[in-house]
Amino acid sequence: MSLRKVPCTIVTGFLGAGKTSLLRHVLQNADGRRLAVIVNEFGDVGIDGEILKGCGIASCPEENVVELANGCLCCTVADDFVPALESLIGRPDAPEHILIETSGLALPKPLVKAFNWPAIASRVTVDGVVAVVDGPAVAAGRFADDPEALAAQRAEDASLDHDNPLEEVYEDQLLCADMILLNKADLLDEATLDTVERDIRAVVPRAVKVLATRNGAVEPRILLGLGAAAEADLEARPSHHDDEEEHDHDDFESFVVELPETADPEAVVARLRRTAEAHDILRMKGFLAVAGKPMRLLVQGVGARFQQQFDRAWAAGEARRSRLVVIGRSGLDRAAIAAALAT
Ligand SMILES: Nc1nc2c(ncn2[C@@H]2O[C@H](COP(=O)(O)OP(=O)(O)OP(=O)(O)O)[C@@H](O)[C@H]2O)c(=O)[nH]1
Repeated sequence: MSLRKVPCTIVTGFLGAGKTSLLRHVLQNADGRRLAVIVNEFGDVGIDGEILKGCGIASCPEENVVELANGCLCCTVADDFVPALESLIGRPDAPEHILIETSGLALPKPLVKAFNWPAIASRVTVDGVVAVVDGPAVAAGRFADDPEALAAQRAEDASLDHDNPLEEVYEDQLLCADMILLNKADLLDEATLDTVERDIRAVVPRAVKVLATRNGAVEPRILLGLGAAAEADLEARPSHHDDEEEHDHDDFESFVVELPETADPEAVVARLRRTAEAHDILRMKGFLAVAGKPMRLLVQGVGARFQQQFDRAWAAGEARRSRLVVIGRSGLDRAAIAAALAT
């Protein structure tokens, strides 16, 4: 048995930043390297695993995509994550490199810590933590504190870090990173790119490489092989949650909306966009069944920006169901959202 530890890359980044796009790119450009993927999502329905399985990439057969849906990896380390990793490295054709896509709301540090668990410590290492940043969302101030609300809160409780839970997650992800991808560069001009990069560097005290990317397209030879051994270097990665045993996700919620088959997907997507804007929904994703089409339509919404494409044919025996995961700050008006999407 080889004594070499299997390198693992943890891909973190807020909801919709481009993590799955990055994984897809790496899998498609693996140059024969045997890769495996562990995907975790916040919602109850796994969409990202579906997308990756739909790629049909030879170097990453379907059984090498392990989905850990329904929960948050950083909170289910013992029950889900460590066993999943053990099972992957215990296979006769164990992967040469493992990519771990955390949910957009997960804090990466508990996951890095898990690599020190005795069951796996001698067999795996964190080759690098890569944070994918949604450039336009940063530029739009998505992760910034509201100065007035913050001042009001500080007046009551001096210990509070931020009034915006999005900012805490975003900063924790950056603070843990060995490499940062400033993604969606195609949607920003040069000056805004520079501003966003400055914002990022203001959060991160260490010298970390920041690369501007489109669709997460970064060369696997740049991304893989960072050799960070992050699990041995936890002090360099501060977190807003360092004093907590466990953190909760009460700040965010998700639910699933079922829609009927449609003959007019454009109209459905327009409705999704309007609803996302009206209810400040952070993320919507899922598949639509379109009348007369053998393919399912993958629909992705990040804030009010939507994209759709046919991804694969509905399989024989698979129900043609239109289902979308909706994720937002806690307190979403589920009834109103469901009603707005149904009409
Ligand atoms: N214009 C543009 N769109 C992008 C880029 N990268 C990703 N997207 C789109 O953004 C949406 C979200 O991308 P994903 O790769 O699914 O993001 P994610 O981080 O995996 O999302 P979650 O797993 O839900 O947190 C999709 O519609 C992508 O096509 C980019 O560089 N430019």
